[in-house]
Amino acid sequence: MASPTTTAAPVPDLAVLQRRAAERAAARAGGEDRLRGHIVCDGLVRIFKTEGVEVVALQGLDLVVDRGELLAIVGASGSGKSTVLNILSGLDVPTAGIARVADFDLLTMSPKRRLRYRRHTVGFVWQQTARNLLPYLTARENVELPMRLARGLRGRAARKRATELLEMVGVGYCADRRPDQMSGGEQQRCAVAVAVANDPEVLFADEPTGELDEATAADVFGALRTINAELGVTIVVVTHDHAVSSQVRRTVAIRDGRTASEVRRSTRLGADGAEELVTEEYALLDRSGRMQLPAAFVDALSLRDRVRLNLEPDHVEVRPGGTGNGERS
Ligand SMILES: Nc1ncnc2c1ncn2[C@@H]1O[C@H](COP(=O)(O)OP(=O)(O)OP(=O)(O)O)[C@@H](O)[C@H]1O
Repeated sequence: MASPTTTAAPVPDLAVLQRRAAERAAARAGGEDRLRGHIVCDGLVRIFKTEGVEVVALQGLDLVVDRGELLAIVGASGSGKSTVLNILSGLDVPTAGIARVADFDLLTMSPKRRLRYRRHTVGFVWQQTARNLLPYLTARENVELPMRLARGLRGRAARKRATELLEMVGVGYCADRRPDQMSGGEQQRCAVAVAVANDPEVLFADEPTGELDEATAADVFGALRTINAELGVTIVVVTHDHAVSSQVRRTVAIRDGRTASEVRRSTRLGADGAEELVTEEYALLDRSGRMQLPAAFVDALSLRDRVRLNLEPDHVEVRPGGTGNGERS
C-alpha cells in the first residue's frame, strides 16, 4: 500500500546526505556488501513483570536498519519506543526474539561483551540535557571525556578532535562554555558530539528534541544528519512527534509494541525537470501476514471487528465487513 504525495516545499538535501552517509558507512564496514541489516530485530518480545502483573511492552517487533541509515521511530506514549532503544543500546535484555547490532547478539552476549558493546559500539543522546553533559565541564571537556575513556585519546589530539566534532554539529563557538552557559538546543547539539566521541558505529537518541521548540529541534536534527553523513554512523531516533518524518528519509511508526507503518521520503525529477519531494507511506506486513491499517483509514470507513478481503490481480481490497447475511455490520 503506497500512496505517494508530492509537495512543493523546498527539497532538503536529504538524498545527497544519505548517499554520503552510505559511502562513509560502506568505507567503515569495508565494502558495500556489508551495508544490509546493521540493526536487526525479528519477533522481538519484552515482557516486564512487576508485582505479579505482566506488561507486554514489545510483542514481536520486526525492524531492519541498514548501515549508514538515519531512521526515526515514532509512536504514542507507552507504544514501546524506549523499550526498543534500551534493548538496542544494551541497557536492557529482551525476553525473546532476535536483536542484533553489527556483530553483537543482544540476547546472548556475555556481561564483558555487553560492556565492550556499550563503551565502543554505541553512542547515546538522552532527552534530558542534564543527563548528557557534566555541568562542571566545558563543552570541549565533555566531548574529550568519552574519548579518553573509550579510545585512550588525550592531550592535543583529543582537544583537536573534540573541537572538530563541536564544529561539525555547529556549536564550535561553545567549546569553552559550561552547559549552564549554553541554550537547550546548543546543549543537545553538544550532546550529539559527546555521543560520537567514542567513534561509535551506531547512535541512539531518545526524544532528543523533547524539551526544545520546533526551530531549535530542527537544528538538532541538522546536527544528526551531518554526523550521519560525515561519519557514516547509523542513527536511530525515537520520538512521539510525527513531524519528525520531515527531518529524515525513513520513519517507522510503532503501535502496541509492533512496527505498524513506515514513511519514506525521496526525491525525483518532476515533469518540469525540477527535483520534487515524494513521500510514500507503507503498512508493514509481518512474517505471519499481519498488518495494521492506519487509524485514519479505520475511522474513515468505520471499520470494526471484521472486514472483507478481495484478492485482485495486483492488490488486495479491504471493505467494511458484513454480518454474513448480506447486511453491513
Ligand atoms: N521497567 C518496567 N516495568 C514495567 N513496565 C514497564 C517498564 N518499562 C516500560 N514498561 C511498560 O511497557 C510499555 C512500553 O513502555 P515504553 O517506555 O517503552 O513506551 P514509550 O513508547 O517509550 O512511552 P513514552 O513515550 O511515554 O516514554 C508501557 O506500558 C510501560 O508502562
